[in-house]
Amino acid sequence: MIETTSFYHEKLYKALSNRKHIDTPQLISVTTRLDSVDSLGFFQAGKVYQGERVYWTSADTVFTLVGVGSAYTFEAEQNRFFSTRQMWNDVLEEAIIDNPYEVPGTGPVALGGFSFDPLKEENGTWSDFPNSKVLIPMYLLTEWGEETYLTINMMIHPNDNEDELFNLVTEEYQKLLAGTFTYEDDVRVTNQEEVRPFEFKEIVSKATDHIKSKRLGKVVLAREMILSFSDDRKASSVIRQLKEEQTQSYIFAFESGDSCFVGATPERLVKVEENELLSTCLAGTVPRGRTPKEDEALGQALIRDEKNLQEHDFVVQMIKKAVTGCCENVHVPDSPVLYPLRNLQHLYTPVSGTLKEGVSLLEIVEKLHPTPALGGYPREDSLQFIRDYEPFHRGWYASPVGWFDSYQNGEFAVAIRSALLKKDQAILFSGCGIVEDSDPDEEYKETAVKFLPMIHALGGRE
Ligand SMILES: C=C(O[C@@H]1C=C(C(=O)O)C=C[C@H]1O)C(=O)O
Ligand SMILES: [Mg+2]
Repeated sequence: MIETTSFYHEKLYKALSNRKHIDTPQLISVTTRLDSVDSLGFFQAGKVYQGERVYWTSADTVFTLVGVGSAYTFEAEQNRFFSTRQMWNDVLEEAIIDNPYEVPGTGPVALGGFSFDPLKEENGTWSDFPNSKVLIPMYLLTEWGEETYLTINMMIHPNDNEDELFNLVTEEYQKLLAGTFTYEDDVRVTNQEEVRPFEFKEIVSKATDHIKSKRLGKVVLAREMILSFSDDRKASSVIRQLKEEQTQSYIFAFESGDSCFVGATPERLVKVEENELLSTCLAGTVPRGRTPKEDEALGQALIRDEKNLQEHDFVVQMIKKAVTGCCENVHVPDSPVLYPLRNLQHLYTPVSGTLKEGVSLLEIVEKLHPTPALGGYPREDSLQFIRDYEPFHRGWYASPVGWFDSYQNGEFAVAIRSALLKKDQAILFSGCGIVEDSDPDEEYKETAVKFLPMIHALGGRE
């Protein structure tokens, strides 16, 4: 049932007045069900909270989360997955939660991500994005199937005044709900530049040398492209483009400081809903054809291609092993199927299982990251190769980004097909799996195709 505004306000006020008078901050989280809302309008109307906005929409179900403002932000350097979980549990322990719905992604929800490799030296590009950062939004909009929910999360400090907080949030959330999306920017691309393309091919050759001499099985290498604009590029317009064009993908945007990390990734890392786990093996790539006949021929060739099947199998073996360690009833099909996207098609193997008692989503994320679809095999050797030879910092590219709630539901995707927006610049990232038979020119071309979704959404030249 949809609640009236006055009933919601009553609940909010009651939760605020029920706080414990303890000397540490306390989370108050109150959820209501609403009529449908323009989710991008909500994001846009939260402009005063720029730098603390989050957008997430899942690939295969109608599920959108929009976060505006931060009630609480968790950052951790050491033991980042474990520390995040611990801080989250500490906050929940003292929380006052009023959420009669208990729908996934409502109530207290944390959204954020982790960097690819905390051991790689930072060069300034990613200074707005720590090695781990998740936040509980102050205002959280949840679209789940046909239903829409609003959760207000507040961290109340011992000396805060309840009436002031109540007045602030009741005024702000109504503005957010009334937001309607409009294109904010009329921005042209003034320059488009591939970063060190020849060096990329040289590193691919070095990787195949290492593989031939059995020092590595597979390693994923990436490169960058830089787009410059006539003015600042607004995240909301980019999200809108991606939503229209990349319907088979997770669309995500995480603002932090002056930057926004945005993308449309097809690759789930792990999803948990009511103890059922899903993971995805996605590796092996060809472009889409220009005609249905060419498309079919490319797909059929992919599904039989030894080199691509090998790239894929490294991922399947590793994920299967990791999931078997924390699940029962693990199911992994024997061979991959095609996963077609707008610009590319991949080899795809879904993995499912029932989570063993007491295993948390962040533990699984830690176990899985990075899979051989983003790092390589063996894990440590491939990471060291990337650290030593890849001439840029991946930051959050190729890393887990996602959300989790207080009911043990959540989902993380791998942040590929992505770009870091920094005012009037965007840095795009694209990588590919290198195995023994990789050819540097072919891998270069594969990364060129993987840039296309972001180039198109940003208005660049294809
Ligand atoms: C690393 C990326 O993609 C990964 C590499 C793939 C491949 O080499 O075939 C396919 C899907 C992804 O696992 C990327 O898009 O940047
Ligand atoms: Mg490949």
